[in-house]
Amino acid sequence: MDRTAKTDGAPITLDRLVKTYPNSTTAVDQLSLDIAGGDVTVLIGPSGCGKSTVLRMINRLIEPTGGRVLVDGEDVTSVDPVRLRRTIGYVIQNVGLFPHQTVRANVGTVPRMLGWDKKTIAARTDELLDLVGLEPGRYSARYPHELSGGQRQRVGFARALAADPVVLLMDEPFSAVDPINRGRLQDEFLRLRQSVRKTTILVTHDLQEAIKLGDKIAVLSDHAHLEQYATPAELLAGPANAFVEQFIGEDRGVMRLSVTPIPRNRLHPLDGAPDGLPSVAADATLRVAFGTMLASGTGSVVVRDGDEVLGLLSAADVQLALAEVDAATR
Ligand SMILES: Nc1ncnc2c1ncn2[C@@H]1O[C@H](COP(=O)(O)OP(=O)(O)OP(=O)(O)O)[C@@H](O)[C@H]1O
Repeated sequence: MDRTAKTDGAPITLDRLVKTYPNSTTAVDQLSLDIAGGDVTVLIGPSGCGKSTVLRMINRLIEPTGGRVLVDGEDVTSVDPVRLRRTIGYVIQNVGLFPHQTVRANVGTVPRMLGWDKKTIAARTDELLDLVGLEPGRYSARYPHELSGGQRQRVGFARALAADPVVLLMDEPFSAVDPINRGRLQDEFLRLRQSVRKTTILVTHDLQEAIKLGDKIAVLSDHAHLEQYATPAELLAGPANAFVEQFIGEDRGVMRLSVTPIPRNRLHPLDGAPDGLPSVAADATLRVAFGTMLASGTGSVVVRDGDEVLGLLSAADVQLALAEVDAATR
């Protein structure tokens, strides 16, 4: 049975959530947020603003001191914490794999606790290792110290998905790996999302990562105060206030290219054959199109859909396309 191609995950509501630690630090002060089932929501904000505290209140590793967390309409405080954590996958920086257990045993942790039979667990483990790009025959008998950082992270991800959780919480999941592997893992995550659409909340420091992976981004300031909650394109096109504008920084214009598709309505017909001009796929972003123009020094690119030439896009069109998004979000 294919357990991965399940329907969307559960919606999550944070309702005036508060956490005051025993030392009187109020890490989270009345945060409300509605997260749609199946969405990836990124929590981003300065160090110490309360992101991890918010995440850990969802699976009750930390108990809220006020407000509510609803997962699929159910208040998590009414659910036995152990049962709750079996339905919520949790991926952290440096993974937290059990060092004395094999990859297979690590991935099968929650299914074993749930009492699945051995054959089903073995089949599920193989399926997940394949899914995260680790050949089971090669990796399942290894121990965590016999893997690279990126591979360990993949095992952690497979483990979090093993019992088909309704929600996935990820706390800086890619930050301990080098930039190249981080990019690969992010791509893998996006690829996996096509078959596994769990509601995911991801904490990161990295705005590029937030923009690449998030359906929605929640920008938080101190005490988990919500400054803006928007799609990456909306956030970059229209920061809600000076805090968000400053947080995003001067790269905003360039980053917008990554979230804006090639405007098909702006393509110009080609005079003759597209010889000597670089081409890009129609489903590429403006970043790819503009980068290709810069790299080739041609000032324009041919846009193709497979073998079919759709037209020519120039640098001026890129600017106009961004201006169009601006007008639409105003
Ligand atoms: N157990 C604790 N007891 C007291 N204060 C705590 C505790 N855990 C966290 N804090 C404080 O709560 C605030 C929020 O911490 P939290 O770890 O949630 O922030 P964060 O945004 O995830 O930070 P970072 O990005 O640096 O990981 C900080 O001021 C922190 O010092």
